[in-house]
Amino acid sequence: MQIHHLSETNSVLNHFLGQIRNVNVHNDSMRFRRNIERIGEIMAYELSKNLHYKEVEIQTPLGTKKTSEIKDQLVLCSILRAGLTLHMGFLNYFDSAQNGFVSAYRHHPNNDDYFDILVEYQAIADINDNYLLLLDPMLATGQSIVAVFNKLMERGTPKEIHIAVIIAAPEGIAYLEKHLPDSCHLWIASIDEKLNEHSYIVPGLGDAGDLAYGNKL
Ligand SMILES: O=P(O)(O)OC[C@H]1O[C@H](OP(=O)(O)OP(=O)(O)O)[C@H](O)[C@@H]1O
Ligand SMILES: O=c1cc[nH]c(=O)[nH]1
Ligand SMILES: [Mg+2]
Repeated sequence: MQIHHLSETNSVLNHFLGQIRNVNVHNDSMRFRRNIERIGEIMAYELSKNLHYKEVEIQTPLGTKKTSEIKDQLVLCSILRAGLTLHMGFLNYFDSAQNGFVSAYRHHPNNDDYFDILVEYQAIADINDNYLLLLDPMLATGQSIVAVFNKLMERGTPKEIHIAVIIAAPEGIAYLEKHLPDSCHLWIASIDEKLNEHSYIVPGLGDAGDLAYGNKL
C-alpha cells in the first residue's frame, strides 16, 4: 500500500487539525464540521496531484491557452455518519465525481469492548473501471474500512483505489496493509500514537460522528 502522510510539512492543514482535536472548541459543532470539510478540500487537492489529466485548449477573450483537466471518472464513497462532511470537502473540488454512501457501525453484541462491524445501507454509483475514493475521517482499528471495502468489491473492480482518512492509528494502518491490495493508496492527514482499550485513537479527537452531528441515543 502506498501511504501519503500529509502533515509532515507545516501548512494551514496543521492549523485545522489542531482545531478539530481541541476540546476547548468542541462545543462548536459547526466549526468542527467546517474544519473537517476544509481538511477534505486540502486532501482532495493533494490527491489530485496523483490523478491523470488530459490536455485541453481553452478560449480566453484574448486568445487560446492549452491546459489540463482531470481525465479520471471519480467515485467518492463515504462511510456514515462521520464521513459526510469529509465527503463535502472532496466534492467541493471534484465537481463531476459520482458518489456513494455506505453505513458502518460498531456492534457490541456482549455490551463489552468486543465489537464487529455491521455494513447495511449502500447507495453508490458504478465503481467498475472507475477511480474509487473511500472517505472516513477516522482510521482506528481499520475494521470499518475493510468491511466496507469488501462489500464494495462485490460490485466491481475500480481502476484505482484511494482511501482518505484524517487521523489514523498505527494499528489501523497495519490492519489495512494486511487486508487491502498493495495497489491501494492511503492518504492520511495525521498519524497518531495508539488505540486505547475502547479502540479509540489517542490522542485523536474523540468521537468524530458525535462531534459533527451530536450524541447518539
Ligand atoms: O477503524 P474503526 O475501528 O473501524 O473505527 C473507525 C470508525 O469509527 C467511526 O465511526 P463510528 O462507528 O463512530 O460511527 P459514526 O460515524 O456514526 O459516529 C469512524 O468514522 C469510522 O467509521
Ligand atoms: O477514535 C475514534 C475511533 C472511532 N471512531 C471515532 O470517531 N474516533
Ligand atoms: Mg462515532
